[in-house]
Amino acid sequence: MNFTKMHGLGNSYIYIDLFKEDLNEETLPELAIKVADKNTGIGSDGMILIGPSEIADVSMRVFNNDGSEAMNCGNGLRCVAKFAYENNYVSQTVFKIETKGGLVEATVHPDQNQKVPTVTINMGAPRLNRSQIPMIGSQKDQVVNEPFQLNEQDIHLTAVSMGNPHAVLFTDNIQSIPLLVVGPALEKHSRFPEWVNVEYVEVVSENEIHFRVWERGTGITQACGTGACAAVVATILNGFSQKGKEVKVHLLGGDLHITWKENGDVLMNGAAETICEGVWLG
Ligand SMILES: N[C@@H](CCC[C@H](N)C(=O)O)C(=O)O
Repeated sequence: MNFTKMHGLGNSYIYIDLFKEDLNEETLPELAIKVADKNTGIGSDGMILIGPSEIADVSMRVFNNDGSEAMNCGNGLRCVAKFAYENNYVSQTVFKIETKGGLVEATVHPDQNQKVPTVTINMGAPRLNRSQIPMIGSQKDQVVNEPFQLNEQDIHLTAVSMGNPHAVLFTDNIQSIPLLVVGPALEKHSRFPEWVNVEYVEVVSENEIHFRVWERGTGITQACGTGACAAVVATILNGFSQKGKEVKVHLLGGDLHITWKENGDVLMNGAAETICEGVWLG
C-alpha cells in the first residue's frame, strides 16, 4: 500500500489515495492504529483516506490514532486539498471536499511550480445547539460559558461543533493549564455521549489568541484545525472578539488565520506540508 505522510502545523496523518488503493472497510480502524504507531508503524496522529465522491470533487475520511473515526479534520482538509490539486484530481483552485460532517469548499494557493504551500477552507457554519454537539444538559440551548462540574472542580465551558465536537475553556495563562488532567477527564465525560475534543484559549486581543488542544481519540497534538475554528467561534460567543474580524490563532505547531464571517461561515487559512511518500509493508 502506497502512502503519503503530510502535516498541518505538526498535526500529521498518513494519507492513503483511494483513487489508487483498495482497502477493506472492516480493517480500517486497525490499520489506522498500526500505521500511526510511532514505534512499530510510521508514526502519526492518525490516518486519512482521500477518495472519489458523488457529491463533491474529492472525499476525506479521518481516523484518529486510537482507531476511532472522526467526522471532520481541519488540518487534514488543507492537506487533502493540497494532495488533490498536486495530483491533478482537481483542475480548479476552488473545489469541494466531502467529509462525514458535511461539504466544505477548499481554495488552494499554488506557487509558480504548482505546489500548494497554503490552503483556505470554508468550513461552513458552526453548529451551536446542545443537541448538535451533542452534550447532555437541561440548561439553555447554546452552551456558552456554562458552569460544569468536573471531578468536583467547577469549570466553565463553551461547546461548538465544526462537524465534530469541541469544548472550549478560557484561561488567563496558557502556560499553566492542567491539560493533561482536564483533557482526558472531559474527553470521555458522560455528558458528551460522542466524547469531545478539549481546547484551552488565552485571549491576547480581539485579533489574537493562544490555543492548546487535547484531541478526542489522540491526546495532545501540535494543532487542531477544527479546534482552532471552534476556539474562535467561542471567543466571539463570549464577547472577546467579533464576527468578520480575522483572528490569528497561535498553536503549538504554528499559526492559523480564522474568520467567523457575518454570513455565518468560518474561514480557516494555513499551511499544508508533505513529509514523505512510501510503501507500507505491514
Ligand atoms: N486534528 C483534527 C481533528 C481530528 C479529529 C478529532 N480528534 C475528532 O475526533 O473529532 C483537526 O485538525 O481538526
